[in-house]
Amino acid sequence: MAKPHEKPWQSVGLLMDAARPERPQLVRGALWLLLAAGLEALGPILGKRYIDHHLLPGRYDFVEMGTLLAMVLAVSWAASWTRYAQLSRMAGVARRSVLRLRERVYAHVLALPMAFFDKAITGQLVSRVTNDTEAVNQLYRQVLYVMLDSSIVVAGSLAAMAWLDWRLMLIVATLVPAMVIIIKGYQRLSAPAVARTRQLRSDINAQMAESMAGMAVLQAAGAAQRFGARFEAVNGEHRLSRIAELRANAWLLRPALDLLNVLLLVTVIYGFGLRELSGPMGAVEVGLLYAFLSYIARVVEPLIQITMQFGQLQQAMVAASRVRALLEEDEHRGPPQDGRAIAHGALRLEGLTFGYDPARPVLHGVDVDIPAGDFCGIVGHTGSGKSTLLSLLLRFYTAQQGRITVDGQPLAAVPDVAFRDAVGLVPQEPFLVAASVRENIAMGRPGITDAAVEAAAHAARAHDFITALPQGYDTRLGEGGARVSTGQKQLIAMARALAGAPRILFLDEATSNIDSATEQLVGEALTALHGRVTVVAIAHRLSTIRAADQILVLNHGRLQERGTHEVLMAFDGGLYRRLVELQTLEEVASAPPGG
Ligand SMILES: Nc1ncnc2c1ncn2[C@@H]1O[C@H](COP(=O)(O)OP(=O)(O)OP(=O)(O)O)[C@@H](O)[C@H]1O
Repeated sequence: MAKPHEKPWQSVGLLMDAARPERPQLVRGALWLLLAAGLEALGPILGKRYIDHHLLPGRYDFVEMGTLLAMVLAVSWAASWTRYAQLSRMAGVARRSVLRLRERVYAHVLALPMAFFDKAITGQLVSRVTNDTEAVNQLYRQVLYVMLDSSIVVAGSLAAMAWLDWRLMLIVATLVPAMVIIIKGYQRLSAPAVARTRQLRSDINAQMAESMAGMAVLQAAGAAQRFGARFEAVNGEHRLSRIAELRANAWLLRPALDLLNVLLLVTVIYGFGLRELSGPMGAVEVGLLYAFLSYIARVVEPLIQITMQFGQLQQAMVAASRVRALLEEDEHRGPPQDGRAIAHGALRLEGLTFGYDPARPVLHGVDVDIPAGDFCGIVGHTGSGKSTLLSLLLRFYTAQQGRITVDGQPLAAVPDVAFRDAVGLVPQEPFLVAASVRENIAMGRPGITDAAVEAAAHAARAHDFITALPQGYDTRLGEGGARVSTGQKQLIAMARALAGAPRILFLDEATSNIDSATEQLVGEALTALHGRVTVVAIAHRLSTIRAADQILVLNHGRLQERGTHEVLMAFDGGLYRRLVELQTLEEVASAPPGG
């Protein structure tokens, strides 16, 4: 992953990108905010006129005074209403921009090469797509609203003050650098507490995710209490750290800002006093003083608002830069895909050498020929490279040496869409989505009709158990849905793979965790595909591939033996024969007594 903490301000570009389609809205919003600030700046000037022209000289012209008061009210109401309307508009822009960003991040993650997911931590990825983009939402609201609005109000008030008396305005303007200095000092002092809270928060999330994922193991090992205590400890630490942070805020930041405010008021009043002494001043100064005091309040409060947001703003910036780092992950997969679709599914592996770390190959010079429509089994000890070989066939990785061809053309040249259309996979851990059986089989692929779904279920020998479910094909599965057994899940996964009418079907230890009866169903389904679909199946359970046209026996990443079950069994002292004998012994040992 790219370094997330590098120049967080660069992430502003990311926000601009996501908000680009709404630029007219943003410009309109900023203009309206400008108008609101202008209206707001009018208030004290009207007040000054009220004092200077009516109250002090004792000129009680009720019509004019009433009009002035009404104008003050109208102006302040119009300013508030305009700002409220703009807040809603900005919130809308923020929501839509975050939606756009989230979709972009998710689409990007889906397109990343498998090698990326080897290094990525799932919890962190989920957090990038959800929490971090949500933090970006905060950023929009703060940048777009609080920052923009407050800066406009401050600028408007300073401009009005300059119009009234530019020298006094300059005194007030010193507030801005003074505040920057205070904030910088505060940030330096509170940085350790802020960093600690952030770290503890991510620890809490990580612990929570870990316990949820491993709940069965955790409960079975009687570790629930220990985990609870550990969680409590981290939670308690987080609370203390957060209190320390808030304390620093309450004891350092706010008092310093308030002190600054008081100093400023004293200076301005003192400035008025000096002018009183040095020149002919009159009652008019009272109105001016009133206007200035009003403006100071209008400058101080937004500035405090801006400063109070800084901590959150920083966090949101870090989140945005993490999202940006993820978006910068390379989607590139290799050579141009200018090949043809897969018509037959004949596979050929030539001198295939591959290592996740190129310096340490896990497959060494594998040569295999799998004619179209053949059934090919792959066996070997654990860690011998079976799944790795399958990953290369699925194009999750690219081999460092050698090549894979399909129907005579390089596998890498087949366009993505054509590849997905032609290839089906039944993984070891079947994955069900929270949807109906029908949707789980069709998986949203266009052109898969209900009839095709049922035909696939028949072919996968899954139809009988599906129709026995409470709502048949409309029964909901996955989280919150009906519970089905591992074997049934596997049959649905098989139906899903077959519904795509694949030319090539890969099975990754699809029969390892299922009972013999279901294994037999899978076996029947595979036999029925013979001659029509090329099947490549990794099997721990050797009975699954007994009928294969050829069995590849891998040993430490090398192809040690190859042939049909009968040929390999005839090979005295051969690896396959030993594996079969070992498995038979295991089966005998684990069979119930007398069974
Ligand atoms: N994503 C990965 N990153 C780095 N090394 C890996 C990765 N996956 C597997 N390996 C390593 O590659 C070697 C072959 O593993 P592979 O999973 O292909 O074996 P296998 O024969 O499928 O084993 P099993 O029967 O246990 O599934 C092992 O040494 C393993 O540690």
